[in-house]
Amino acid sequence: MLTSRRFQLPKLYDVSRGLYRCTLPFHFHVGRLRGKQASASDDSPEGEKEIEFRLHKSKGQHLLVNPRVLDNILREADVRRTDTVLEIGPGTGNLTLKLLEACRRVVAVEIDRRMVAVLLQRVADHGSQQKLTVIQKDALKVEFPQFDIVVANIPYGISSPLIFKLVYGESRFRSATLLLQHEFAKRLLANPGESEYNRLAANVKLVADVTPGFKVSKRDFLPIPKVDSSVVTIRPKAQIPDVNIAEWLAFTRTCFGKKNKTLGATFKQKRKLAEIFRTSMENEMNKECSVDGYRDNQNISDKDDSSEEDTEEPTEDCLPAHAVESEISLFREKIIRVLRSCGFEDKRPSKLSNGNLLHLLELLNDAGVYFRDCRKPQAENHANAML
Ligand SMILES: C[S@@+](CC[C@H](N)C(=O)[O-])C[C@H]1O[C@@H](n2cnc3c(N)ncnc32)[C@H](O)[C@@H]1O
Repeated sequence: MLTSRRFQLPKLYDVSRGLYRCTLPFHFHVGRLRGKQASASDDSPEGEKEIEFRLHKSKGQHLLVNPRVLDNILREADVRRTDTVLEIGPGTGNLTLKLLEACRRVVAVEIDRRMVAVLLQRVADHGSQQKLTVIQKDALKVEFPQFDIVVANIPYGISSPLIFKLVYGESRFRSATLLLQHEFAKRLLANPGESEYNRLAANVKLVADVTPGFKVSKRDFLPIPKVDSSVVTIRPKAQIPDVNIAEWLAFTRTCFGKKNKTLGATFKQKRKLAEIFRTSMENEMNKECSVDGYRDNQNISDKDDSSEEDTEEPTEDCLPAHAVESEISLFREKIIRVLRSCGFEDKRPSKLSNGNLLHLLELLNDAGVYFRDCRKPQAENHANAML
């Protein structure tokens, strides 16, 4: 049954060339797993079926099969007996079984029902089903229940939006220990001035501390992926800067659009300038029109993600139909004056700390320059921010 030459794997593991093979009770799961992607053979003991299904690269289905690495991840995550652990993408449960032994409860969010079936069976065999809640959904679309920490070998394709959802979401948690693609982890860990520093790092570090763990070889996974991985721990900050989050995210999107351009050059681009001019006018109008005034960053959890009606052109009484060229020209001069006043005109965003960027944003806002699209709900402003 075992195909891995490197590791002694429990009975259920049999991953070879992208196929997952295992034995499940006939009545319990096989029916659900049959079909296009699963097959069953009839020569297993009575009451059981050996099933086989293909692992999908598109869903990042590379299973971590080295028990030493699994143990090291648990150690790195500092799991406590009293913790509820959120695991994104439990797959067939290699990490889940270890987590169940170390904590009070595991909430596992898995998109693939075939994986869920195997996971449930393995956890039942392990005798710890009472401690497991499985949510069979897309982790990006589901509202997470309360949890203390995240420990997960996530599908790498959703790293960026998932981290964003965690650090800018509603849930309060102690830490997230994640296995990430090594190159992605390097970008997340980068500091201003380093070549990998980017908008993702700036945005995450505004609200969380990120610490490196250890590197994991691609040979520790089955099927073997093309890239190595790294463990990283993200800890939300107790105190975050007093800034409108939607505004900050839109601002960093502008600054890091071409991260190696100087800020002076970025703010001279005609299209960019026209866009900022428009949002600034709208924000100013909005401030005057709105009873509540400018929405503060307590609204970052706004869950409305409708898009169509919010992207309509603004009505005439909120925005002049045409921005006259000379007005935009004056607007550009205003921005350049602000950049000069703090000595940032020739600076590149990738070399500035978040403290510098926050200072610049404050000066620009004071001068009536705004970045977030006030026609869109906060959630939508956020959803685009890391992509
Ligand atoms: C890299 S595998 C990890 C499996 C397991 N944790 C392990 O270490 O062996 C990623 C898992 O995430 C699941 N997955 C992919 N996209 C997902 C999504 N959007 N939401 C939840 N789970 C997802 C895949 O089906 C797969 O089981």
